[in-house]
Amino acid sequence: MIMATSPTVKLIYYAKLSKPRIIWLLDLAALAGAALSSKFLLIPLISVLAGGTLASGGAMIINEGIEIDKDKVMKRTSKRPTVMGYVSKKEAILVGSVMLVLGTAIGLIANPLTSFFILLGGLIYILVYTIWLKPRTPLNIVIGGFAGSAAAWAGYAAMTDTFTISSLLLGLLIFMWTPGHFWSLALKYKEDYSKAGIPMLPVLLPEKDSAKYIAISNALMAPFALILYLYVGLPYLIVTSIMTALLLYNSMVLFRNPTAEEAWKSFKISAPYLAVILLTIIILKII
Ligand code: HEM
Ligand SMILES: CC(C)=CCC/C(C)=C/CC/C(C)=C/COP(=O)(O)OP(=O)(O)O
Repeated sequence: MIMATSPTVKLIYYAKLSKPRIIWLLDLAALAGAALSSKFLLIPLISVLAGGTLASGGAMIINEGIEIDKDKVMKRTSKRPTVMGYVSKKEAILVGSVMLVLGTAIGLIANPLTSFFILLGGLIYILVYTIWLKPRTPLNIVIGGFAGSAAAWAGYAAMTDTFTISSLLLGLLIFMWTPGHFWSLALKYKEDYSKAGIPMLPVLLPEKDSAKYIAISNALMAPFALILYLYVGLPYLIVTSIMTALLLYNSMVLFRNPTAEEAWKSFKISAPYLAVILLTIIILKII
């Protein structure tokens, strides 16, 4: 018989709650930020990756502690260990907070600016997005996108102890990418969000309009993706142009046919799109 309280099982629950499928892209953003600086310092790099992973995992766990009642109602989130009663609300918030503080402290090994950006990301996600904006406005995700930018800024700061135009631009790319990423998912799961009373854009607008805003936000993101070529070079411009053309084509297909299936396809290509761009920055800056 599996005992729900055994430490190994608990660890598995916490690993699930930390949303590892999202954290890898945040780590990649931090790595791309570090690479963009053209500097390489091993200990600060380990510090920002370890601190960032711990802090963002903690932030996700706090989010799931706060949102048990909403997660219960939504089919997509209804099997989370918090909803199943394996991890209580209090415990999730406590453990998540300890992880967020520890991650922030680990960032100090690099420098205080790195630590500040790690904490900033966590606080924007918890206080601004989860608690303040998510239940209130369809623009929740637009502002919440800054949480992801913080990962890139932390990576750059770990190498340089500064915040510069190039680092700002990488963060803005993640910021501009986030609405298209999330509205695609929300379009697929609009019934879930509607049941939970969360005013995501696709809950409030007809499918066609939601698809229009996904296309517009992706088009507005394109210049932010392309402009980074100034810091990474021509091969980056080629890769990013091809990737962006594919993404925008996909947005047009979704606009013409705004179904749940097309929305899911649009969501599924959004993470690989950003991953390829971030990896291109990392590879071209290393070689
Ligand atoms: C506030 C902004 C954001 C919102 C509301 C959001 C929302 C979501 C949601 C609800 C999922 C599905 C989660 C699940 O597995 O249950 C998801 C998946 C994901 N998100 Fe985000 N996200 C945001 C920003 C970001 C950022 C900044 C990144 C990384 C830079 C990111 C990377 C990912 C990845 C990699 C996945 C997994 C995709 C997959 O399953 O293939 N997200 N996001
Ligand atoms: C330290 C640091 C850089 C932290 C960054 C945290 C961060 C960028 C989080 C990304 C946002 C995210 C995963 C939202 C999930 O949406 P949701 O919570 O609405 O999803 P759900 O419906 O699945 O709970």
